[in-house]
Amino acid sequence: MTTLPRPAAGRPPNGPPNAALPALPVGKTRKSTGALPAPVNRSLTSTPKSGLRAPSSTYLPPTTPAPTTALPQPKSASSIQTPGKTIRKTVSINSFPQPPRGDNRVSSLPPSPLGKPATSRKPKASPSAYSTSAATPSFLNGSAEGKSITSGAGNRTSDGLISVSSPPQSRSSSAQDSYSTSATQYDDDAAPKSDTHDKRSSKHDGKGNVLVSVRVRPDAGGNDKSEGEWMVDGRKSLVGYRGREGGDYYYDNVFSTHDNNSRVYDCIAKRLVRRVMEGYHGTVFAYGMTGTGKTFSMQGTASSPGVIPLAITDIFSYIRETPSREFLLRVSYLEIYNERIHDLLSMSTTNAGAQQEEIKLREDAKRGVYASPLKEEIVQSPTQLLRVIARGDQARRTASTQFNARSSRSHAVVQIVVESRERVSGTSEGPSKRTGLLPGGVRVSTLSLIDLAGSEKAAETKERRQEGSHINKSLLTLGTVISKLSEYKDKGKGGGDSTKHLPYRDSKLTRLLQGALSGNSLVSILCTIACGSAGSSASANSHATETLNTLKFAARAKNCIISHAKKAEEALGAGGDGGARVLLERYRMEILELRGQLGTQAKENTKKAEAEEKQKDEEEEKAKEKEAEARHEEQMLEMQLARTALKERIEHLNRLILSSKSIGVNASGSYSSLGMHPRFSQMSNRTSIATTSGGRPLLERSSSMTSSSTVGRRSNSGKRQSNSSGEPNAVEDEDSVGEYGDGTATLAAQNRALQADLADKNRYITTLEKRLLQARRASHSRTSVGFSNNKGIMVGEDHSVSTLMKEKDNEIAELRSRLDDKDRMLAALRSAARSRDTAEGTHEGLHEARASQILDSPNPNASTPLTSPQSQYDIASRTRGKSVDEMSRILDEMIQDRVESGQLVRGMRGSVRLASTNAKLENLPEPPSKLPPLSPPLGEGKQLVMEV
Ligand SMILES: Nc1ncnc2c1ncn2[C@@H]1O[C@H](COP(=O)(O)OP(=O)(O)OP(=O)(O)O)[C@@H](O)[C@H]1O
Repeated sequence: MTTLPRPAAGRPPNGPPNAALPALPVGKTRKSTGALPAPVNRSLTSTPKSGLRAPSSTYLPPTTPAPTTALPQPKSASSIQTPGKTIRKTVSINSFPQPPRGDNRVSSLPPSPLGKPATSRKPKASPSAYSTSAATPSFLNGSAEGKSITSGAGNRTSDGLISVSSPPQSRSSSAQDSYSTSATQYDDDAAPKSDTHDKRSSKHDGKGNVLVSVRVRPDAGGNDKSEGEWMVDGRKSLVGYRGREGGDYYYDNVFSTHDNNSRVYDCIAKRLVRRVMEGYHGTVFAYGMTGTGKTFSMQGTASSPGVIPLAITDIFSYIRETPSREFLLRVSYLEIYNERIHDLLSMSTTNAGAQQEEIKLREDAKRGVYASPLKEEIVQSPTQLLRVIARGDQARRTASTQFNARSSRSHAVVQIVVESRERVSGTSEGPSKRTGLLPGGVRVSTLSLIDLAGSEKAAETKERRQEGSHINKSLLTLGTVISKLSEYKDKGKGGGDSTKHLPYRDSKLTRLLQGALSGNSLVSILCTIACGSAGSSASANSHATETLNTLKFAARAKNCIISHAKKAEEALGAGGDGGARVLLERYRMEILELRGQLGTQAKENTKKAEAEEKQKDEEEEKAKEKEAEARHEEQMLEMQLARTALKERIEHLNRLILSSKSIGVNASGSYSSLGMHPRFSQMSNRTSIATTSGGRPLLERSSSMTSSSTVGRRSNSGKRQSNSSGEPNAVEDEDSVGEYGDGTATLAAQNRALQADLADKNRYITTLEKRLLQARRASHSRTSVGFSNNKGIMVGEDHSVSTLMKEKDNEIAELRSRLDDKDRMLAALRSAARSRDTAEGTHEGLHEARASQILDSPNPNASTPLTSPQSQYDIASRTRGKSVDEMSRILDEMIQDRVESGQLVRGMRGSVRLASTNAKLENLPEPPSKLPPLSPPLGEGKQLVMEV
């Protein structure tokens, strides 16, 4: 690996070994003539200052405005006449700065500024007179390592004398193939600048980073031989012209018609691309006459990709093979057409001439000269990048020229900006808390791939002529700049202020290339020529002149451009050297920021969701509470209403009762109205029970009522019997005997009975109210339980309340019905009384007076009889005869009514019993189990049988 190529005996020596390090970007006075050793096997009459062999001693460049000092010197005729001779030329293999060599050097280690060149690299042969471009190792030339590299086709010896060619396998995707040299590890600053052997090498340090190659296009007629006056020797990197002003021209690489695009790329751009990936700026441009193969070399074809697609492949291979760094690529594509800059990525292919915002060239201390505004697209894959460039190609202006059916009429510049930074593993330290930046900066470098428009002498149309004039003008300016660079260099003014006087601004092309031409970039120039002499002799002459001009341009470029390219400094963050351009950092910052935002948002969302859930729960709770409250209120209202209704009914009943009291008189005296009515009897019985449970000792009186009814009935018959016998029934109790002592209830007794009944009713109502209150409380407590348990209980609750309400309603309805009956009964009594009064005028007044006295008296028991018992009895006896009949008739009617209405059933022997009592009572709802029973057993009511 470290064996240096040894020149053969008598061969021009290689560059000094201590020239292995990159050259300092210092302009140096070169005196190529005296310092350069002459080739052993060749004698030259003169040595070109430019480092090229002079094609002819009489050569005068006819069109190039470059100073003569920069022009290639014509070679002696003798030398021209001996093209076949072996020319041992130290070419580019040692012509560029080489890395310091060490046995244990690992290519991935950073360059050591203290590294000493290997002694083995010291020259072993005398320098060649043709070594103008051979002594300094190049950044761009993989042979800088001194490797022995053989081309696939040529199998050249490893003498290091020839330009490096790539083996076919170099088209592999690897960017780190056998040509990837450790030269990439070196900065110019690290280059040792002195060596005992090497004044000459130091002379060449300045031009070390420029690679000039010439490619000869195959003849269109298929004649690949170097015919006529031209001689091309790729192996010797020589182009010779035997015609007028002829001479031999040596370059870093000369590609014959047999060399394909792949080989051209490997030799002129592969290493440059790699350097760009490592942080250097790099420029590759193709220069030449129209139709000579510039576009073919830069773009290539599908089967033979050119420099641009191959560079793209290598860029991504490098990224793939460098896991320690992360990269960001952006690409722009512009053309300079008629001295105007057009953005090829913003132009639509269908309307290429569409108006665009004017793109201007600006200058920036960090970025150098750049076009703005220019669209830059971030690309992530080779395919994407190729697609972007293909899109730009579509928009590029082409036209047919004399030599090219599809000639590019503009200079096209593809710029790929590479940003990279050291990757930080997940476990290592993260971004700085203060700045949010990762340790280490971002490196920004640019690869410019330029396909210049072809110079054209004669144009047929006005448009072509106008285009041609712009093209020629810009190319001329390019030539002028290069010539002046050479001039300054020769005068020792290279770099520094001298560049201010260079006419970069005379054309957009030179302005754009200013950075590269002034040495900030690694440069590789591919000059394309066509040696065939097609057409007339005049056109052949013109063609030859053009070709010679191209060769001279290449020679001057090789000689004059001083490259002092430095690895781009790593910009620290967006505010560092890269400024706003460092997208990688900006994106990282953005990612960090977005991540932060995402985190915050996620937290906020979680909080919000929680809050919402809480609020929802609260709302639900509130809604439930409200609902419960509403239900409760509703229930309360219902209860209130029920209570009010009950009260109203009670009042109504009371009113009814009182009015009946005020009117009702047991006129007949034979029958107890209460006892006669089955429901009333039933009620009485029930009331008795209820009052018993209520604690008030009314059983006796109630019993007396009942007994008065029943006994009264019995006694009625008894009375009737006794009446007939004229004696009162001895077994009658107080009530049934009455004041008259005839076994019928007196008005007072009836009144008492009614009052007692009223009291019973009141108690019953009180009980009902109590029950309601209890029910309400129970309902409330159950409601609470129901709410707390959410569901299920409410239904039962509602049901029980409504059942209770229904029950009460039924009872009230029944009471009302009984009262109605009572009313009717009273009405019957009243009617009977009236009849009696009519019959017995005198007794009537007495009776009525008594009745009213009784009724009007607050306490019927306390009423004072108007007459003595005997007289009352007499009155009663007198009236009884007539009224009994009347009463009987009325009662018969009533009974008949009931029978007809189905309420009563007439028995076999004229007895009457309640027909529907059972059913009716059965239909009544049972009172709540917890409440005291209000009704007697149903059987009691229906047992009442009245004999008529
Ligand atoms: N080395 C080559 N091998 C095969 N064909 C080539 C080669 N060089 C050029 N050609 C062919 O010659 C023609 C012209 O080439 P190209 O368009 O690349 O020339 P150019 O220098 O770009 O011209 P212009 O400056 O007018 O654009 C094309 O058809 C191309 O395919």
